[in-house]
Amino acid sequence: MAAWRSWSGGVLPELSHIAGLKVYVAVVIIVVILIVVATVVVCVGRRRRTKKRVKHSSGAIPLVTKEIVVEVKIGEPEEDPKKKEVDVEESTASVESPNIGWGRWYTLKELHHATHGFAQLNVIGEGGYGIVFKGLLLDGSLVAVKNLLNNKGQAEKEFKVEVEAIGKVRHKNLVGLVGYCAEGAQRMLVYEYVDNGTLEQWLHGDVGPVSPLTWDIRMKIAVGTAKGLAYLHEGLEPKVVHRDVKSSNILLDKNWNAKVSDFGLAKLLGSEKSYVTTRVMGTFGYVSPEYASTGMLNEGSDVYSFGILLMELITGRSPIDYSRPPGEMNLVDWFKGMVASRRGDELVDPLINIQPSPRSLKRALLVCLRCIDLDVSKRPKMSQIVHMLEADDFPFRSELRTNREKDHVDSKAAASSKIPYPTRHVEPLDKSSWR
Ligand SMILES: Nc1ncnc2c1ncn2[C@@H]1O[C@H](COP(=O)(O)OP(=O)(O)OP(=O)(O)O)[C@@H](O)[C@H]1O
Repeated sequence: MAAWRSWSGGVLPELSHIAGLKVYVAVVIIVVILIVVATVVVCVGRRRRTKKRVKHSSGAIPLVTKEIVVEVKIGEPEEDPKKKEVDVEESTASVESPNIGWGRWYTLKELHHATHGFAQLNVIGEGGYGIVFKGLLLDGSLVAVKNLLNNKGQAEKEFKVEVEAIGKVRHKNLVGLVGYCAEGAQRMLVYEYVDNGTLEQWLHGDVGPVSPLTWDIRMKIAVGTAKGLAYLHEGLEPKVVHRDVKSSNILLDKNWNAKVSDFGLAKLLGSEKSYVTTRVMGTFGYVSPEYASTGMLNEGSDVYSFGILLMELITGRSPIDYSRPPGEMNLVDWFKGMVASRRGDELVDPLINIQPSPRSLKRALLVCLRCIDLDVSKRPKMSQIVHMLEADDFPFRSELRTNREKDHVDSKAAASSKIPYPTRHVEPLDKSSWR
């Protein structure tokens, strides 16, 4: 104090008080305010950056904006931590964990801990069935916990269907269900965590002028997806029809391996060829015409949706895009028109830097056209699609066909596109190659 007085007293005597405060008190207050403001600015900046892009070792995962409102009725510690803990403890106490062969029945408490009380920060997405949280289990494994909106419509029913249908299914191109939780009104599915976003994000998010999804990566994703679906259709008894094949249901790992997710819409099919359902549950733009109009469902509907997905991979366009000129809003119509007028090379996503070889492009275009054949019986099986996409000589071997064989050409789209149509019978894959 004395030192201060002696320093300021002579030179700045009038500044020894500011607004009635001693100068040093005022200085301390100003410094504190500046530190608080700087901290807030840094935090807000960080949150913004985090929201925009989720950092990942294979690059930043582009966001496809979706408004998510978290409405978790349990374990939001921010609101009333004590009350929530009691709720979880009570519900946990009343549960007996049954022995399920394929996975685990998780208690609400376990999942509560794994997701930090179902915190907003751990929300990784939201679909028609509920919000998905990222979670870390006690054994160190990362999981995606889908909290089903069981109080809305069909969700509880679907939950049982989904658990039964996919619990035992294991395939490298299918997202594995590792367990579930059913306590009181809560219904949750616990999936393996797939760490590189969805195909939708990589195709339609902001990736800059050049897409990280090269042509080869896109074909790898297509083949992986086809293998996953082939396993559902042809490797299981009873077979499973996915019913909602679309880019947001294709998850990707760091090596761009595709993993088909969301079997919430899947129904087990018995021996009957098709299954009539009272409501069409797929996604606009991907649903096959016969499923949309009659509700007739079989694996051919998935094949159609896969064809749309492959078009999406080739073009980088959404199945329906109202921001485009009228003739281009519907991807199928635009795509068919372009192929018919021999402008197939213009279909390739402009964000692809290195153009595909004509052979590879032709192969992909042809598979698309075959998948969306209006006659379901003419669509290839998923295992045949795997074969076609992987075969180096497809469709060129068919160019050597005899005229008699060429008479079998029965796809109007393929014929109008002048692309040689494959007449060779493609053997179903060896089941070992599914794995
Ligand atoms: N196993 C998982 N690993 C990592 N992220 C996941 C996983 N499952 C889902 N997600 C994320 O959660 C989001 C929502 O998934 P969800 O399957 O519930 O809905 P959707 O596929 O977007 O829509 P819909 O319910 O209409 O099919 C996904 O887009 C993805 O970002």
